Amino acid sequence: MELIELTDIYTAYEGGDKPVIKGLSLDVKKGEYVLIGGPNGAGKTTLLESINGMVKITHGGAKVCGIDVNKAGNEVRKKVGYVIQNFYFDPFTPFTAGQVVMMGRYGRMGFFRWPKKEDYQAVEKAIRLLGIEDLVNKPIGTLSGGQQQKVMIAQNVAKEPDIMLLDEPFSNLDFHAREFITKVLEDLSGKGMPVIMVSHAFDDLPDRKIRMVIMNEGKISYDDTCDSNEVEGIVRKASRVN
Ligand SMILES: Nc1ncnc2c1ncn2[C@@H]1O[C@H](COP(=O)(O)OP(=O)(O)OP(=O)(O)O)[C@@H](O)[C@H]1O
Repeated sequence: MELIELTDIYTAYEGGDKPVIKGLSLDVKKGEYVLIGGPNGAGKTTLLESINGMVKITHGGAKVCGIDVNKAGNEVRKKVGYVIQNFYFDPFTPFTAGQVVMMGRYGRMGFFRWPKKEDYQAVEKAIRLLGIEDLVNKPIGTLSGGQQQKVMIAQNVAKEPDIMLLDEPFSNLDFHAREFITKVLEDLSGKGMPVIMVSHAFDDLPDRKIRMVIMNEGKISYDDTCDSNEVEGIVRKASRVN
């Protein structure tokens, strides 16, 4: 079953005069591991935000988990995990890391409700999976960039989404953390959750066939499955900058 169906979409940011995504089609099925590459400014983040209903699709059709993204973006966002690229927590942010992970459950439980047993269980499981047990009681803003990154991934794992989107998830992580998170993502996609990751790093890929999508100027210029050790060569060849 296709969990993502984008058909000839164009998207534009509020106030932007030109479309950023220009005639892009992409179908993603259960369990796929998709790596999105391409030069700076090609529209990779915008593609993730189009899938998530965060930018307006001005033309074409977009269904995610069977839901029309333009009509019910909120419903789509409840089903999609999204680890964003640039986040910053002020040292005085009044939440612990554990509370930030629990925020992943808000879409299910509603903002002003108390967490139920299943919410605590999902949070505990995500914390264990990411190995951040010793961080949960610390204020989020006092953690290192890499530790915060793990907390944000845990938040999205706790959400128990149908699809996981990640934008440069390795940017703050050391070698061991990258290897570890790669295994976590591989495991999630092995259980059926499509993982769609924007990355400029090619040394931390699962040891399996992955789907490589390359974007150039708002379009897909390459889309095929390959072995992880072929990725770098493909990106070099296909990421031409006009
Ligand atoms: N919030 C925004 N409002 C207006 N234009 C935006 C916004 N975000 C991105 N853009 C524009 O959309 C284009 C694509 O940006 P995007 O961030 O999707 O590229 P990218 O491929 O993810 O780049 P990078 O590899 O540098 O992260 C750029 O020209 C950028 O200026």
